[in-house]
Amino acid sequence: MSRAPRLLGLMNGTSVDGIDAVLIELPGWPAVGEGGRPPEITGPTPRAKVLEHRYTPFADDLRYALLAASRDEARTSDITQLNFWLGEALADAAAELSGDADLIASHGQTVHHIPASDDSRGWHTRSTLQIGEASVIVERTGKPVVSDFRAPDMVAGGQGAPLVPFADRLMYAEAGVRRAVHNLGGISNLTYLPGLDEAGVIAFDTGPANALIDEAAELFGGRYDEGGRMGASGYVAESLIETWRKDAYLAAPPPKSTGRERWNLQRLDGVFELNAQDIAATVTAFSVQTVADAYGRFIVPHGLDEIVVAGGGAYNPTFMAQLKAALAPIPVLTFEERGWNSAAREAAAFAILGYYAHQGWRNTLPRTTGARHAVIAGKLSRPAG
Ligand SMILES: Nc1ncnc2c1ncn2[C@@H]1O[C@H](COP(=O)(O)OP(=O)(O)OP(=O)(O)O)[C@@H](O)[C@H]1O
Ligand SMILES: CC(=O)N[C@H]1[C@@H]2OC[C@@H](O2)[C@@H](O)[C@@H]1O[C@H](C)C(=O)O
Repeated sequence: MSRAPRLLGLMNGTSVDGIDAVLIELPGWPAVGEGGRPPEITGPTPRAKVLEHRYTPFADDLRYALLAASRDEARTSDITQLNFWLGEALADAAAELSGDADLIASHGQTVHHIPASDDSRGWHTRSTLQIGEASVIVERTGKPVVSDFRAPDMVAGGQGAPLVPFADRLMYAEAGVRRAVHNLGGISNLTYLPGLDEAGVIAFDTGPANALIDEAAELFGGRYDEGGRMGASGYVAESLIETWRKDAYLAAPPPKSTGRERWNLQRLDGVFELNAQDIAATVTAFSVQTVADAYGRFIVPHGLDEIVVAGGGAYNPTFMAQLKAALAPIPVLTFEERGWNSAAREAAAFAILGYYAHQGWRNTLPRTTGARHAVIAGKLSRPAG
């Protein structure tokens, strides 16, 4: 029997904090390079075996340089160098785990993402840029590397995101179970998996998860609301929540995506009339409400059996308790409670996308990105030897 694919996924996300490296195995799937056809998804979840997972925080100077690179005034000479510098950091992260891998997949750092044309500053071209030079990883590890996943979907008319739902379906969809896989990061996003049916998958950003709460925590000099304590103890200004719930984004039908530029305290009318504790409690309740409203509007009508939550928000007990109450009787449980690994989710997803690209199989869901058709997302860089 041919060897089960061993894949190394590298992910560095929008919070620009560090690199997740995860080595996975896909038991029973065609060997890397064997081609053939994508396997039928059957059997119990999770379908990938996480062999190893390591998180490496960025060194401070690299982190600041990456944050600066996404600003409009960033210099091309800086971005040029950063592409190689981050490539070295990715190669370091990969080198520790890649010995046994057939293939490496690297998302890279998004320095700019322009899914809609914007005339305001003379930009007319929809585009996206992820940096972290794959050649550096190839040179250092001697392995083939798939990178640059978002451009092909955008060129086909899509937003180039979200891409993870394609892998969510392969990993977490189950016949007869209508399940949502939910991520509570800075922004909240969901993948709805109605059994194994690919055509029924829905994925979008619901709005804020931790972004507003983190800002409220900063008013206290913290980074986030540890244990959801502030969120639990303040007064909730319901009348403000009712006003904020009228934001047009929340009612817009999917596919859609959003970011911190839309969900920040400055944009919430009346929020600074509250004291810091009450801001925390009110934005927590508001963020929960936007998630519950999104389910009520766009998912529950299709039928929903359970919601499985990943992302840092799963560690905020106030958020989770309010979410469970708002969505009852639909069960809301964490990845770990389901027996899955939440920390490795995104890096593993890109490992799977990279594997599909390398096999020559389509790996996007046009309904979730808004593209005209499915594409093969990811470009291959190969070692010489
Ligand atoms: N113990 C905790 N108590 C309360 N909140 C927590 C705790 N641990 C993590 N969080 C929240 O989770 C956030 C980090 O979550 P995560 O790492 O999923 O975000 P992210 O990387 O910014 O996500 P994304 O890129 O998906 O938007 C923190 O900023 C904080 O708000
Ligand atoms: C352009 C870009 O890097 N987008 C990220 C970002 O981080 C979260 C959200 O915005 C999501 O749309 C996407 O990443 C996830 C991993 C995705 O493509 O599914």
